[in-house]
Amino acid sequence: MIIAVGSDHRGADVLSKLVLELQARGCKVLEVGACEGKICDYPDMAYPVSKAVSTGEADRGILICGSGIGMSIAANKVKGVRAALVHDEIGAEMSRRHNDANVLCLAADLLGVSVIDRVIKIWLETEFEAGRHARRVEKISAIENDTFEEFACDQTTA
Ligand SMILES: O=C(CO)[C@H](O)[C@H](O)[C@H](O)COP(=O)(O)O
Repeated sequence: MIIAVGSDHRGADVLSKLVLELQARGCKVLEVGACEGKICDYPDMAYPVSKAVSTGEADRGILICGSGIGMSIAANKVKGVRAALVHDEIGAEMSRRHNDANVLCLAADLLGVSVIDRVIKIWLETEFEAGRHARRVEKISAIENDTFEEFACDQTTA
């Protein structure tokens, strides 16, 4: 799996450990958004990571800032990106199973290293369940493409 990663200054320490862990798991890591120890603005990192996922250059993206909020807001502006701000194992699992999240946003200021490790493991290993969830993800794409009316009156089934 190819994973694009990036962080702002608040996530830099977590990111450097994460890169090693991802490589140890056999992932190819694209460090397209690294701030190299300097103060930086999270959109500068969110954009190239999200773009790499959007274009297919990367399979998934992982973004880290202080709260994860700025990264998730910025990443979700990029077409095709479903960025999830995740704080725990359940969020990691559900964001994959139900939402097919392709970018994971993490809060370096709020999460300990062991939680981050578990979240990343679950997020990388959990498959999208599809079925009824695929219909909902398609509706998200319709919102993105401004074609949502086509879906507005459909029959919603389980
Ligand atoms: O995006 C954020 C908040 O929504 C992140 O937490 C940033 O890392 C944070 O805003 C950076 O703030 P700083 O005071 O400039 O370090």
